[in-house]
Amino acid sequence: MEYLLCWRRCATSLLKRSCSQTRQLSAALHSAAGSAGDPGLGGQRPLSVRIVEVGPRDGLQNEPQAVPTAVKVELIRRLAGAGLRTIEAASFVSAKWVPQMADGAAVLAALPRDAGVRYPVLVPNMRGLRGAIDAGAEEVAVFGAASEAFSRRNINCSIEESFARFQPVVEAAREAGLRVRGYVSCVCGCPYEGPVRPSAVAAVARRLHKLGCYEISLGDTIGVGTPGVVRAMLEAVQREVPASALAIHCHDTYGQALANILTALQMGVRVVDASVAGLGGCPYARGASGNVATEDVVYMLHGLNVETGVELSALVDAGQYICDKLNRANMSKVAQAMLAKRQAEVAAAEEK
Ligand SMILES: CC(C)(COP(=O)([O-])OP(=O)([O-])OC[C@H]1O[C@@H](n2cnc3c(N)ncnc32)[C@H](O)[C@@H]1OP(=O)([O-])[O-])[C@@H](O)C(=O)NCCC(=O)NCCSC(=O)C[C@@](C)(O)CC(=O)[O-]
Repeated sequence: MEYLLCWRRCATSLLKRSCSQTRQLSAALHSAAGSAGDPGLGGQRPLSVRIVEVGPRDGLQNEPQAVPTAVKVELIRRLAGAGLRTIEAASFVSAKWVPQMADGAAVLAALPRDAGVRYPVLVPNMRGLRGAIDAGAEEVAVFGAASEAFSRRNINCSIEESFARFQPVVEAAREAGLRVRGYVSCVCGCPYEGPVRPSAVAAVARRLHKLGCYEISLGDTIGVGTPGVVRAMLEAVQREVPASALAIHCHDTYGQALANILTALQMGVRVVDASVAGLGGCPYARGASGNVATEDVVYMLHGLNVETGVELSALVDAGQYICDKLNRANMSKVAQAMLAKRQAEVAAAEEK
């Protein structure tokens, strides 16, 4: 009995402490938003974060088995149904390099064009852009890297050459009325070169932004970053590109993704890339695990009173749908917990 009372006192005190820590973090985020020059966000209006769902592209590009077009389309439909408003749907890259993305045009053609849902696609060159435009894309993304070796392995050219390719792509896309996003890979480390200097990341981000990319997504491609590394990287990048034009794209290889995302949020970043069920990995970054799971990001943000527009339970269903289709484990801790809770509730109801 004494033991039970003591345990209850400890649990209550821990709970109080964790609630107060959540309030402090939430207040710090909201006041950081206010001091970033948007007083409305710091006051009564709740803070909101836009999630860019990359599961259908970054998540599926590395799957060893072929994923039927119909399954990709159904996944995207379910993600949109869960409230996601930016869903990266495909890549227009060489099918020899990334066979999983060979059906990009068919995926785009089959997607419902709901008002307010954007389906960006990756394009590495003019050929990719032409394919994307023909397939009806309204938004494309070019993808560069802060590391020379990764640039060569991923898109078969140096960083300098990649900009010679991107320039006409960005110009033509914008002339055709498309929005263009830019990615920088290896912002915390490279699988071939090791640590990457923040100044190298800042230089590539600045060039993409100057070229006309409305948003620069900073990719910790192999998930090696820690909050201190992310902070130093963002400090360097924000000297060149405003926080309002940045997104953070974390892989969770070392389990640091949520901490890194929180660091980025505290530094004013308001766009987070994530992949449902933690699908993914990059074919040119051996050992990189999946992206941070969207369910885990949404759960953290809602816990901080940050709006996402996403309905968590429907998102968990979408994640489990694709895991069942791929016969693979769901990597989201939040999905695992919610699914286990649902099962326990069903079992309890059946026992009654
Ligand atoms: C960039 C290239 C095309 C250069 O590849 P290349 O071999 O230098 O290009 P090429 O112009 O010599 O063409 C080679 C072949 O590909 C064809 N080709 C050429 N372009 C296209 C195209 N757009 N669509 C379809 N086919 C294309 C072209 O027609 C030719 O076909 P062949 O004559 O041999 O039959 C190649 O290296 C490639 O496709 N790489 C794929 C890169 C990729 O998709 N990586 C994964 C995405 S990046 C990522 O995941 C990181 C990110 C974004 O998530 C952020 C992060 O986590 O860091």
